[in-house]
Amino acid sequence: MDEFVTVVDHPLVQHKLTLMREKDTSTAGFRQLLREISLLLAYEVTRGLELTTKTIDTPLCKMEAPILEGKKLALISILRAGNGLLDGILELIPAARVGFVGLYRDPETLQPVQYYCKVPNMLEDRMVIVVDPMLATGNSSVAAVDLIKAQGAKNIRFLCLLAAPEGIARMREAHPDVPIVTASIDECLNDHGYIVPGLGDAGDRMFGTK
Ligand SMILES: O=P(O)(O)OC[C@H]1O[C@H](OP(=O)(O)OP(=O)(O)O)[C@H](O)[C@@H]1O
Ligand SMILES: O=c1cc[nH]c(=O)[nH]1
Ligand SMILES: [Mg+2]
Repeated sequence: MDEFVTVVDHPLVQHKLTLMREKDTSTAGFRQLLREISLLLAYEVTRGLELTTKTIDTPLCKMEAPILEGKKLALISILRAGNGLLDGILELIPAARVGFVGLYRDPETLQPVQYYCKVPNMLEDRMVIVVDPMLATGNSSVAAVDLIKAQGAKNIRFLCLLAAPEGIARMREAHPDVPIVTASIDECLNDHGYIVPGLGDAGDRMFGTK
């Protein structure tokens, strides 16, 4: 492990992740667990937010109290599975600006196909957190970060639930300036580009599709 990748090894995260991996966990259970785990991951990925102080009056006296500095952060969800992480993080950071990059992975080529992009303004002045539960080949995350860098973003992090070593290597090569926060680095990808042991297709499990 190094500064590029942070694995959140908190026991609650690891416990919830195990429940999510189990194939018999229901759609409702999967969604609820993802919401809970995203709060814990959000805590870690926002650790570097800058603080300033303001003068406030407590019931007893004045004090210089810490508050977040700068523009509201931006969350960019890679559709559709990214929305499962987004919902939980927004509970913790309700004032965040939100953008969407629509990508799906062609099952034959494993290349991302873009179908949507709408992101907040002034990305260059914000911390930007790109969220997608799965970092497999890294093709989708590299493409999403390419897009938001083209829109001006400079201070970017990538938040996922599971990462394959192959995807981490691809991100490190393409975007060495984008740190990754994940709950697990799994073993490998299978012949269809799925993370092993993984949890299956995150979008399908979250939305009950096949
Ligand atoms: O690292 P990669 O190899 O690019 O794979 C990861 C991507 O695959 C999944 O999305 P999917 O294409 O299944 O679309 P969905 O979110 O609409 O289900 C996942 O949510 C990532 O976006
Ligand atoms: O294992 C994987 C790989 C890509 N996308 C998923 O949803 N799961
Ligand atoms: Mg996707």
